[in-house]
Amino acid sequence: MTRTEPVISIKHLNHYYGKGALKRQILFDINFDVYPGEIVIMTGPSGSGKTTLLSLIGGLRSVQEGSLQLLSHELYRANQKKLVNIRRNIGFIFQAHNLLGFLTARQNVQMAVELNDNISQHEAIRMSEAMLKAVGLGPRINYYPDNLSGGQKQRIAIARALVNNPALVLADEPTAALDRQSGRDVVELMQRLAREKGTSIMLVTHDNRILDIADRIINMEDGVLESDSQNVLVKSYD
Ligand SMILES: Nc1ncnc2c1ncn2[C@@H]1O[C@H](COP(=O)(O)OP(=O)(O)OP(=O)(O)O)[C@@H](O)[C@H]1O
Repeated sequence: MTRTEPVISIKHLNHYYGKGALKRQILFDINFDVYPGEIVIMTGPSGSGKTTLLSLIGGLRSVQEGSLQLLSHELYRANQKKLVNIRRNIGFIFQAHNLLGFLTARQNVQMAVELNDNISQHEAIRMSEAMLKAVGLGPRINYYPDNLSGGQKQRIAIARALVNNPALVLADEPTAALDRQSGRDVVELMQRLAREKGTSIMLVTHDNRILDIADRIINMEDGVLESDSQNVLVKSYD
């Protein structure tokens, strides 16, 4: 793996919810880096702060204390305009896949492409169809989400997250609503596409069955990152 600049670099990050007497610290002195092409899985009990950390990394919440750099851009004290620009480099995949029911699979993906002003509609359609084929949904391009299985819907969400070739994909419980085989298929697909494109993936999960796709597993306990170990289940790759 090439050790170039980290995609994510976090130093002494703290986070709090509430104000005054109700102020409560949720994240405590978080430090870690994620490099291009790495797949990092974050585990930990419910309420330990995983989603909070993921939303900070995604520029969906303001950094209050410490440093969080995404692709060498500092998010601490970044204004909304800068956060919006940084978010363009990130693909988001969540448990509730947030597909629009009145759009077909292709239109749901195409919408993400058309956020780029400089891509024509014709090109957006071509890219969306190619991405849906890559996730195995070629025959379902014109289906509406309601007529697809949970695993197929999640694959549309993956296509939508990856279609703009983001440097980073953030996934929060992407397999939670899926049966064992669909969950496995979905993460293996993410892994394959990440390998092909050098995308970094940071994935939060309670699903022990998918830990082997990670290069590194980090564990959050009460707002503290407990371990940051190489995944011994996985052989290293070039
Ligand atoms: N907007 C908020 N305002 C106040 N407290 C919050 C807010 N969001 C989360 N919390 C609290 O912060 C703590 C961490 O929540 P967070 O959602 O980050 O945990 P998590 O590890 O992702 O949990 P889960 O695995 O259940 O999704 C919890 O105690 C939660 O109740």
